[in-house]
Amino acid sequence: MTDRIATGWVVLDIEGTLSATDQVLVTLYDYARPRLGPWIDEHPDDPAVVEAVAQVRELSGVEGGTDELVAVLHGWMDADRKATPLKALQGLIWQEGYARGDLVAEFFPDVVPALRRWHDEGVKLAVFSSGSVAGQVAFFRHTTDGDLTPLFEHHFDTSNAGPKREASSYLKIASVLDADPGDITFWSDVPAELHAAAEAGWRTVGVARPGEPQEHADFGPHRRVDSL
Ligand SMILES: CSCCC(=O)C(=O)COP(=O)(O)O
Ligand SMILES: [Mg+2]
Repeated sequence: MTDRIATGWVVLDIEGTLSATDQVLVTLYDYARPRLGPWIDEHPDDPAVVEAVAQVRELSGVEGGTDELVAVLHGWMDADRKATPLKALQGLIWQEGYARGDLVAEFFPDVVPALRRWHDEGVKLAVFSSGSVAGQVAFFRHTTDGDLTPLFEHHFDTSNAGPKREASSYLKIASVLDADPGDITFWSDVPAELHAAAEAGWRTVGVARPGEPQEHADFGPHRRVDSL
């Protein structure tokens, strides 16, 4: 551990930055896929489900029942379209999966030591992911390294912050954190997200992990690393 006392915020992406892309697109998506229809049918009065279903209908134009909604949601998953209502429904399903012990979150080997080091140094940590806040919190609570939620001060998603590729989302997060944008560093594997963060005045780091989809991405002006 270093004796340097750092300041400022580190905001982290999840998929491709902290955890393998396959953990989301294979493990978590395979878990959610057959459970979407039953979840919608079994929680007709849950305001979060009602809102998500209404948003799916609005975005897709689908007017039919659960089967048609599920077809839309599966199509979005196949295309890896990170639509907010899909992420809301997935997050509820994953939340239950983590609580039941069906799912356990795993990280790249450098991640947990880096999170603990930053936290010990006084750096404040937050997450900005397409995954819903409910899904994020469940994810960090049930990991191979135990409950990591005490390390994080804030969680942001496309519902409470906005799209990850728009500067306005990063300005909104800075405002919620009550931080100068120049005191926030965003770590992500997606160049377009880094461009948006930089446009908002944030510092940026591109994470190009060996074997991950963004391994050979062009990060342009952003600092590039292959681990945290
Ligand atoms: C339980 S966290 C799931 C994360 C997720 O659903 C996702 O789509 C990850 O996207 P990111 O913005 O972190 O790349
Ligand atoms: Mg990512």
